Amino acid sequence: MKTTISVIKADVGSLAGHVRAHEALKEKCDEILSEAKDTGVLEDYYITNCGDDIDLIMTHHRGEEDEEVHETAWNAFKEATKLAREMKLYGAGQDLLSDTFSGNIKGLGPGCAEMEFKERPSDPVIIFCCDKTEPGAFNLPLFRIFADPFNTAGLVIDPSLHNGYKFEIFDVIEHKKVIMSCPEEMYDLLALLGAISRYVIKKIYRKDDGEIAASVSTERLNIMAGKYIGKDDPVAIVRSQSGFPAAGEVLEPFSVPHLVGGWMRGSHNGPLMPVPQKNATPVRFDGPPRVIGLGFQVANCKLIGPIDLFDDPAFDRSRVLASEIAEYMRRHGPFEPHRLPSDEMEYTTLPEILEKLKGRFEDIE
Ligand SMILES: O=C(COP(=O)(O)O)[C@@H](O)[C@H](O)[C@H](O)COP(=O)(O)O
Ligand SMILES: [Mg+2]
Ligand SMILES: [Mg+2]
Ligand SMILES: [Mg+2]
Repeated sequence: MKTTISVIKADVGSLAGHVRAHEALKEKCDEILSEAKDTGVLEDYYITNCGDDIDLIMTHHRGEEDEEVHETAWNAFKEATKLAREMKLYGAGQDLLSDTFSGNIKGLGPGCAEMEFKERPSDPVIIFCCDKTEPGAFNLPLFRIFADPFNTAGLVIDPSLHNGYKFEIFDVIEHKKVIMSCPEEMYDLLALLGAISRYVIKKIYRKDDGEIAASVSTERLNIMAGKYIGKDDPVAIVRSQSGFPAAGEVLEPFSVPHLVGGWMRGSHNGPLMPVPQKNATPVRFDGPPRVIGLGFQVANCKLIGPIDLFDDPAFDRSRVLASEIAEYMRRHGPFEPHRLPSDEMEYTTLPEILEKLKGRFEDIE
């Protein structure tokens, strides 16, 4: 029997402003997921948050896009929203774009990463959850994990990784997808992946046998909503060890806090800071963007763990560097490249301001 991991996330209210999901909301989600476990919809689950986003990490035998699993997540977020409204938490129900569930949570606001696989004798899985950024934030680290021999020693020296991986890329603007194979198509792949707001990694497969290696939530909230509601704050599932990159190779790219889109008002480039869960509280200028990494062993569809992987002094230097980059970027104030380029400001509140200025322009002689 195969095991499915579904990570479904949403921001349904927080304090103070967009900093952190209230514990009571996670407890409400726990009630709903616990019922689903009792009735056999779920085999196991773990609930966490990164900033104001609640992340439901669920295991089951029902495959991807299962209606009952998605409905369980939807009901958890709906019930948590009711509570957030009663508590007058900030942005209650923020990411829920619909009042009713219609068979699949995709397109309704929450983000969703899933994968189904036959468990190996031992299956370590790492779940990454972000706040104040977008799915393209995973492009650089996932490329480095699965295609860069300077990051992943196994690509060079382990025969079970040596043939490389296939990347499924989504064009989130044109709604198209393409599969590219590494290392032979690496330069073509990078030509796409560098455009982080448009081309995003959806899934990664081992080339030898097509085994699933990674899965990312690629939903773009503001494109779905047609206006700025909040940032996508994506999640990713990555399998590791024995034919996949080692846990240390999976974590290594996060040691360099690369620049991602998001931060204040979803409109600024800033460093992605790897933090322990207790520090997943984006406060400085609503950021800088954060990522947490939780390590599990998946055993007979149960989740053993997690270990809070960035709760490690070896990442202290990365956090100091992220703070230094944050300081440097902030000095640019409203100027690019701290502020996102104009085409990416379409789904923010800036167009309203520019509309007002339109009539002030005259032709240049
Ligand atoms: O991007 C942000 C929140 O994103 P999020 O909820 O985490 O998806 C914040 O920076 C807000 O845009 C900012 O705090 C302004 O919020 P509002 O006053 O418009 O709610
Ligand atoms: Mg929010
Ligand atoms: Mg958020
Ligand atoms: Mg958000």
